[in-house]
Amino acid sequence: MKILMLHVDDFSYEAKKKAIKSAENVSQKSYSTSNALVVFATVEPNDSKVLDDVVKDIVEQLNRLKVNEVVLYPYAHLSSTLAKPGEAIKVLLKLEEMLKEKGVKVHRAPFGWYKSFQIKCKGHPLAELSKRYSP
Ligand SMILES: C[C@@H](O)[C@H](N)C(=O)N[C@H]1[C@@H](O)[C@H](n2cnc3c(N)ncnc32)O[C@@H]1CO
Repeated sequence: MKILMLHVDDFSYEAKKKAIKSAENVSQKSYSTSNALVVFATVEPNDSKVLDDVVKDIVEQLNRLKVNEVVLYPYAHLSSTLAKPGEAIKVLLKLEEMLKEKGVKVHRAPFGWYKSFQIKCKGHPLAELSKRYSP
């Protein structure tokens, strides 16, 4: 798995159009928030094995930033070895569940959609962090 964590003043997205057949059916097509950690996540094969490490790092970053909200944003652009959509959505749902079990407020952006988004990154020394995990 590859993730890019950005601490934002503001973040908003709008789901525009389904990008794949297996795109989620979503009732909420737009979302906006402030002072949150946006986690762009690219799922790679066998990533269910690395979720404990991913959760640990995200929770540690939240504690450093004194933030308790995560926007989990499926993003197929941080790796060239993508898990198939069917596997990827399962991993992201599990990641969401694990973070919620740790008391984190999680909003997961729709999977399989083209989305417009606006982002205002805070720009302090800890505001941008990328991690890679190998099973
Ligand atoms: C399209 C682009 O603008 C948008 N931002 C996008 O990336 N959409 C992705 C993810 O939502 C999801 N998706 C499919 N496979 C994966 C994967 N392995 N990991 C994460 N997401 C995936 O399916 C969409 C098309 O690849």
